[in-house]
Amino acid sequence: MSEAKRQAAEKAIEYVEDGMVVGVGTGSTVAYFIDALAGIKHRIAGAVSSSMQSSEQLRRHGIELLDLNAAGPLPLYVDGADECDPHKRLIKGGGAALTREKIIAGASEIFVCVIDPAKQVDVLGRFPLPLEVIPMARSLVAREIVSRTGGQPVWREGTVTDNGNWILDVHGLSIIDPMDMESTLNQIPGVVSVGLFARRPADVVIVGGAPATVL
Ligand SMILES: O=C[C@H](O)[C@H](O)[C@H](O)COP(=O)(O)O
Repeated sequence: MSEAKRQAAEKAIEYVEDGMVVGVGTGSTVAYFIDALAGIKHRIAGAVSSSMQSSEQLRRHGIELLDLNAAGPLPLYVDGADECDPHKRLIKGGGAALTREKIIAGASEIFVCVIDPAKQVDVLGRFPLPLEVIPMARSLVAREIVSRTGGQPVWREGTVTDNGNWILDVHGLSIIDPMDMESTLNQIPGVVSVGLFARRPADVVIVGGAPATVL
């Protein structure tokens, strides 16, 4: 699958225009995008990063890192996903970067999502849905998830997000109404963010292959 990830990521370079500040996601697919971005770094104004991991890679390539507050609205955000449905709604957060990813996606005009074909599903939920939670609220949030959704939360023990919080992965969901599920989970006290991108889906999905498919 890494070849498909690379193909999708390299295709996304076509969306980068001169002088842009580019929003950059997190994960193994985006890592290929960052490598490709390095080849045209003289053409862009810089990047806004969604994680320490991506920031480190961007820095290594000498790509200027900008603060989102200073950069303002972004023309383009490129990120991967763990699942993608036919409406370009996504599950994200397998790498625990969902909160900053959601912020940058929300601040961006065009969200280009780069995936390999295995990420395509008809109904979201086979991949356990990640939630970032405030540590003291972990048990409360877990109980509420069970009673409000019937899903089974599992604490990703040992993982601390870039924001100092914890991750619960919710298993056993078949997400028939992603917008409703996103709202339901967002309303639980102690939830920082939900790795369901239904209210802010991708605008463009690039599926790796030879050639890559643009949806
Ligand atoms: O928190 C991580 C992100 O949401 C990633 O974009 C997602 O997990 C996909 O990662 P990968 O490209 O490594 O499959």
